[in-house]
Amino acid sequence: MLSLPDSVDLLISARWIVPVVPTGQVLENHVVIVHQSRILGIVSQQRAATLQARERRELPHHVLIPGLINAHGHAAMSLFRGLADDLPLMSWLNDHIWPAEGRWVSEDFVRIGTRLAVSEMLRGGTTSFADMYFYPEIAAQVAMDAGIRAQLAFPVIDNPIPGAQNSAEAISKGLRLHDDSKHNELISVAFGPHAPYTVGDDTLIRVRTLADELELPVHMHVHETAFEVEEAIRQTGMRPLQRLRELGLLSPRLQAVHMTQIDDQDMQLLGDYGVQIIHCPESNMKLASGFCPVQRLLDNNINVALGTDGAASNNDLDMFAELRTAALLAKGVSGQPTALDAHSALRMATLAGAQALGIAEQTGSLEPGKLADMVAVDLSALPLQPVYHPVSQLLYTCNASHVSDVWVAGRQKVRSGQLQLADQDGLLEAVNEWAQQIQTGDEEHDA
Ligand SMILES: CSC[C@H]1O[C@@H](n2cnc3c(O)ncnc32)[C@H](O)[C@@H]1O
Ligand SMILES: [Zn+2]
Repeated sequence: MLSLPDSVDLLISARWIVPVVPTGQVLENHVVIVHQSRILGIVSQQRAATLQARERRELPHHVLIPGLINAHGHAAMSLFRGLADDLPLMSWLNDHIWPAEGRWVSEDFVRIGTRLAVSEMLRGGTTSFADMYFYPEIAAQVAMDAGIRAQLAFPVIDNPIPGAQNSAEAISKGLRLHDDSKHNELISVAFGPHAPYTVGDDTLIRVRTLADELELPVHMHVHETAFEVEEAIRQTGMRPLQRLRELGLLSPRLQAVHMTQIDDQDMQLLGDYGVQIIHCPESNMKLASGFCPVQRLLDNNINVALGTDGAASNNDLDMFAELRTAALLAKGVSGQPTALDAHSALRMATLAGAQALGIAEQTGSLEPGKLADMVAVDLSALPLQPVYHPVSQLLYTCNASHVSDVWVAGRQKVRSGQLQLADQDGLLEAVNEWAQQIQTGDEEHDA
């Protein structure tokens, strides 16, 4: 029996509710009860009729799901969207993205790029995101101002980077951000060693020691391409995952992004150490990096979350598009139409994402006691008819534009398709100013 206050903050009545746990459950004509940022319960519309509430939201053609979790990206890279396409990873990075970052990335670049990304993510139903980029303290401020949940992985590379002369300075600034964010409900911090090929053993050992001491996650690109693995074997005699094991980095707090190359020994290691995998199918396809064997990982009880990667290699931050790509790719690559079924895919973008980021006690499913991070998708449009199974529509038909309402911790961020953020005025102009500078600089560079 639910014990409720005399009046609650918010009642959301929806045609369908997919709480995600247990997998496969779809509730019809139910109401989510929200009070003081948390979910108190889900009851039938009949039972909710007598409840008192400060606000009621009726969603008669909508499906309500947990907020989506974009488990890997580089938010500020939105300002590089479309700058360099149709390239393989190493040429994309070495010849285009890293020179552009060296030239353009500043605090203002990160502020404007992250605001652009956060607007796109919230509008598309993402309520939590994991970021790895320069000036993470600026991204943290943007996320707080917007009221979106974020894990900021501070970059650690064995080279000078924007905002830090060396890895020691990057780590000390990152740990200051961790201290400053300790009591922040929206912000968490992780170590972000960029990749096995940009961080040496000494720095990785330092990262491991501090991450273990502080029990912080480590977010890292790992086994993104066959070339990465082959080069590592040539240089060290080991696959990168094996090297990370030798350095003590494998653990349930390691968030290994990409993992398109997994042999039997890698699979064993990932399972034994409970490593979190973050799958970024669109970026992997666009850079022709390879395919992460999602269904095989799930069959081995390895947790897999979903991420878009940055908008410079995707080129959008639409988690519905990412979900659809992930499901279709898993089937296409395995030759099994049952691979990554619709409910399992949705779980990957919600509860599995929360587990990967270590926030599953707070979010990732619509369960009593969790924060009210929720998304309503309007299924009334003609191209979405008829609706036999709403989760089928979510996976195989919808995109970000069908999102109607979004709440983070019970605070409304999108209402009837409209972003509810303050200070959006001027964002488009600021983005266009940056784009003009970058384009003019590029033309000067080419001349
Ligand atoms: C250390 S900040 C993040 C760093 O990573 C670069 N980056 C963006 N996408 C990828 C990717 O798919 N693989 C490897 N590195 C990537 C980004 O440009 C920043 O330099
Ligand atoms: Zn990335």
